[in-house]
Amino acid sequence: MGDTLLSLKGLTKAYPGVVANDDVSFDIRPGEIHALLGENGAGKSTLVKMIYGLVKPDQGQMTLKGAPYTPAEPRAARAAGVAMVFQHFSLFDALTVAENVALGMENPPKPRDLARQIRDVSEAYGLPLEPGRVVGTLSAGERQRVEIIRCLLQNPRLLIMDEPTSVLTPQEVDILFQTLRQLRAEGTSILYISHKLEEIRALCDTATILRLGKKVATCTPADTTARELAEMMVGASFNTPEPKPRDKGAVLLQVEGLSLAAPGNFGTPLRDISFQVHAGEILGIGGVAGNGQDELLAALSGERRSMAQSVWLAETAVGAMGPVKRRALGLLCAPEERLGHAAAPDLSLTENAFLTAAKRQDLTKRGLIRWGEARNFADKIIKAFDVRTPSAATAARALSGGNLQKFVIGREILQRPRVLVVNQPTWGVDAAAAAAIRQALLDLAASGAAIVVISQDLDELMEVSDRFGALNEGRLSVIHPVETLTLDQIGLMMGGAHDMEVAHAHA
Ligand SMILES: Nc1ncnc2c1ncn2[C@@H]1O[C@H](COP(=O)(O)OP(=O)(O)OP(=O)(O)O)[C@@H](O)[C@H]1O
Repeated sequence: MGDTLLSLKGLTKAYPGVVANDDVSFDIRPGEIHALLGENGAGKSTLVKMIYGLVKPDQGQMTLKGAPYTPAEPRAARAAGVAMVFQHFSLFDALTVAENVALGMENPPKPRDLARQIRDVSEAYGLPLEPGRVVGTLSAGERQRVEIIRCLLQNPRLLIMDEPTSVLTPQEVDILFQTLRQLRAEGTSILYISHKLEEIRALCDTATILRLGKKVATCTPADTTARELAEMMVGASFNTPEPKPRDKGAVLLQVEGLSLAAPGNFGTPLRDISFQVHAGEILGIGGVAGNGQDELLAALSGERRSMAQSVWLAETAVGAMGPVKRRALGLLCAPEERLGHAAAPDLSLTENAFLTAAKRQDLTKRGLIRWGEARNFADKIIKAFDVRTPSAATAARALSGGNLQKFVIGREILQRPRVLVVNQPTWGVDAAAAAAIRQALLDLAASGAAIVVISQDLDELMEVSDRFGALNEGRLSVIHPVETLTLDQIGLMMGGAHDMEVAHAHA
């Protein structure tokens, strides 16, 4: 027992139409970083939700330090020493760091004591964070630190992290990894969900791989290649994307001196942004999250309007048009936030297909919805993009994150856009599916569309883009052809945002 912290035996959990976890057993040792790997929908989130008391297993047992462990709710899990940092942060923008931390605690200490504790933990673990800062002004990496510090204040024995690096810059990833290694050295165990295989190879001591709800292997990631890991996950080999020869055509998207005030208190203003994208071309836009990415997408989609002459679709000034008109003309967008923004959680996939495709796919007749056609279109997306779901009647919220992402991107690509703008197109998507989405973007460009890919994944941008620019505090850098750029130059283009140097100095 001495070398096992948490033992899982025969855990099983079924949902209508799918067994999310099927007889899963493995052990987590004290002071190990244990990766949980699997393609989208393999059952990773379901498994950690059982460990954190959010979901009750249908069958199976858990023991923590040899004693039966049956958390009925997250509070019970936390009391037993299990903490979790979620992929989507649950923080209040208008409150300070310390106030947010206090809200998540069972018995928060006095404000002055709490501020001191936050400072102590942040110094001890190299996670720079000022307790009095308002959360709305923080970068994604800093928000994540709030969640981590909230967990660490409870001295957890097991810390669960769900895709922690997907919102971080390379520098922030380094800081996080130093913290996690320090926790490991102190004997804390970490259960680490990620799709980034090289990161897992660098950080994790052990990896458990799930496929279709079953455990297929436990291995040592440093002794396994990323390709081998990926192939264990999918149970087959897969292709890396290949660009087809493309001809650069006429300018299809032109943005001219686009400036917009910040939406609300915490957004970023867009400052005098200008660029062009030709038919057959992919423009990659990088940058640290929170530097105007969401605002740029909203200004291009028509969710926020600007001066008519600020945005051009071919020969038409569309800046003052709303989303419906822009869509009708062939300018389509897929935002980053898939649940709630890109898709309505409680609506079925058929209804979600209808929401953005009604016009271009001709899904209405005399004011009535052509349900048969909408369903056919949803089925087509599910098939073409390998969306794992029982049927098109399933509600969007019941899909795993990666599968919903595939649906959202597929829905726009299959509408044959003239211009497509996507934000974080492979966020939370497994390696094989990410390769398929990137290939679909390359194919769409080869067919003559102009594409803007906004992403924080630099490898992704280098793989698909012809030219690259970076957003920094709402300004777009000079745009360069990708083949002329070095990583250092890219770092400089992204530069200066959100106190990264400060974070570095403290780490
Ligand atoms: N609340 C739910 N209702 C119905 N089905 C669900 C629910 N939650 C998960 N599922 C299904 O269970 C399966 C496993 O999902 P889970 O979210 O655990 O996968 P995952 O490995 O975390 O995927 P991803 O990498 O995409 O986040 C999927 O088929 C999913 O559709």
